[in-house]
Amino acid sequence: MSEKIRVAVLGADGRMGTAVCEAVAGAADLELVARMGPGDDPGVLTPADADVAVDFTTPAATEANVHALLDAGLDVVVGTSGWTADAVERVRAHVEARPLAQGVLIAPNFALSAVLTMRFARQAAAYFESAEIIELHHPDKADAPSGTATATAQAMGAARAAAGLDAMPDATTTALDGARGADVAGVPVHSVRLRGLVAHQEVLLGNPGEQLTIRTDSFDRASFMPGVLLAVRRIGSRPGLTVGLEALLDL
Ligand SMILES: NC(=O)C1=CN([C@@H]2O[C@H](COP(=O)(O)OP(=O)(O)OC[C@H]3O[C@@H](n4cnc5c(N)ncnc54)[C@H](OP(=O)(O)O)[C@@H]3O)[C@@H](O)[C@H]2O)C=CC1
Ligand SMILES: O=C(O)C1=N[C@H](C(=O)O)C[C@H](O)C1
Repeated sequence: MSEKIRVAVLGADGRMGTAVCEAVAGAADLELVARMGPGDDPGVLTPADADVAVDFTTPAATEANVHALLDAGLDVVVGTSGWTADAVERVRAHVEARPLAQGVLIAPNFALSAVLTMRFARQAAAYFESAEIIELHHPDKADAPSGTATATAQAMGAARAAAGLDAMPDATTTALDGARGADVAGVPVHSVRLRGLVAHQEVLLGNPGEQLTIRTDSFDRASFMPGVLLAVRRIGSRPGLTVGLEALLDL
């Protein structure tokens, strides 16, 4: 058998980090070499210790982690949410300036059903007058809207703009703050936080007399693991920045 890919996990004691550590430890071709928490400096890692680092930390920490890991010489797989367009571009500039052929993947969602939801929502967006997103998550989630909903709305907004669609019909003149959701690229996004949920999203698209609903449900964090492991295995042969798991899937 060829050499194992050595994996460091940042946020290792978190909900996702714990699942990723278990998945990596259980994969015959991967080796879990580091479990890092908030007090640990990712800059101490070197290519002698690890090949790939996986970041499931917090929106406040993730960008600095990625820059430190790039300087350390590792490939990086990021699942943490909260990325702004500017932060993504700073990572792109950094990875492209590195002397080593390193790769970074930033994916808003590693579940196949969510990746397909994003793809179908983008495809459908140009054909409907109205579109709104409802994302539903466990109440321990730090950020709203979710990274997945934000990415979905941005892709739908871009598709609507490219198709020359007008603004969506909405006669609302008075509303309580938040009642119409957050405006992301012109698409209203509503965030629900409910005990018992994991990660769910509905995309509603409406035309006169018809509706299309696209829905993804992650009932368990196991749903994210095949995508994370695929990314860990592939990132070493994808220099530069990749955004979204879709780029790695043969859809
Ligand atoms: N892309 C995808 O498919 C998915 C993405 N996510 C995203 O992943 C992120 C993590 O989610 P989740 O696991 O539920 O969150 P958790 O809060 O359970 O886990 C985050 C972990 O990161 C730790 N942490 C905080 N700062 C640092 C740091 N600087 N270095 C290392 N570790 C740190 C936290 O420690 P402490 O608690 O002690 O502060 C905690 O253990 C979120 O942004 C979430 O949206 C989640 C699911 C799927
Ligand atoms: O915090 C979570 O749980 C999740 N976060 C990601 C997001 O913000 O989109 C992915 C998934 O929805 C689960």
